[in-house]
Amino acid sequence: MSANDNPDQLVLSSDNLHPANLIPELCASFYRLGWVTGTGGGICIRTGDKVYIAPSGVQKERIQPSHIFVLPYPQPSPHADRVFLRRPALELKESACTPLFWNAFELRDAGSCVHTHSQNAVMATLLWSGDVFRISHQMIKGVRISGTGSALSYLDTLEVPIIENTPNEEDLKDSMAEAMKAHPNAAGVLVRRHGVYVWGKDWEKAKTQTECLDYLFEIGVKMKLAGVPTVLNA
Ligand SMILES: CSC[C@@H](O)[C@@H](O)C(=O)COP(=O)(O)O
Ligand SMILES: [Zn+2]
Repeated sequence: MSANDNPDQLVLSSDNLHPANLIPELCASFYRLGWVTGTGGGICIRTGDKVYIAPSGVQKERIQPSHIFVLPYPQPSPHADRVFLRRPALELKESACTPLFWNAFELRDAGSCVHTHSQNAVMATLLWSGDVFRISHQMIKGVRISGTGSALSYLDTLEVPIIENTPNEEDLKDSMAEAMKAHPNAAGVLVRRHGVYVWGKDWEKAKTQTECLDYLFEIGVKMKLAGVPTVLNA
């Protein structure tokens, strides 16, 4: 039976690397890192013309492949109601982060986007009171220019824009897009008192970039608290 006859086929696969299997596995591992506790955070994956998205407001470490939404990319109309190729049978709603994940697809041609509530990211937004987090002379080689380009060097200064939080996730879409346009080299966007969005060409790169940035937020916060400058002149 094809996915046209039965949309559930879009999330049923014995392949561990199928997005509908990967999203639950990755969310469970992010939960153990403290990135997606309390139902927050998540990851979405785009493979060409299909986007796989987790449900909203659920324990992210307990998602099943059958809970995954599948959407066409691009959407037929940005102004009309969201179109789905497959919805879960349960009464679930797609992640509130969907419009923000879409920013990563449209503005960076990303294949995946991670959202965390990591306390390292949140602390960075508290200690950097302006609109950019900066750090240099650290192991920033894992981070890619614009998130999808070539790798940064030890001698580069990493800059991650910070936007202000809003009560509703969806309302971050425009300010996130503005920050991405104003900082074309940025590999992610921090959200003050909330967390971070990080994207990559595919789920592996989005995951490893998030790991690199989280490491840099953590060490940057420790340096700042210890009174050590986080940016050195070249
Ligand atoms: C703990 S609520 C946080 C949400 O509003 C949002 O910021 C979030 O990270 C996850 O949204 P969700 O719709 O559950 O995927
Ligand atoms: Zn969030």
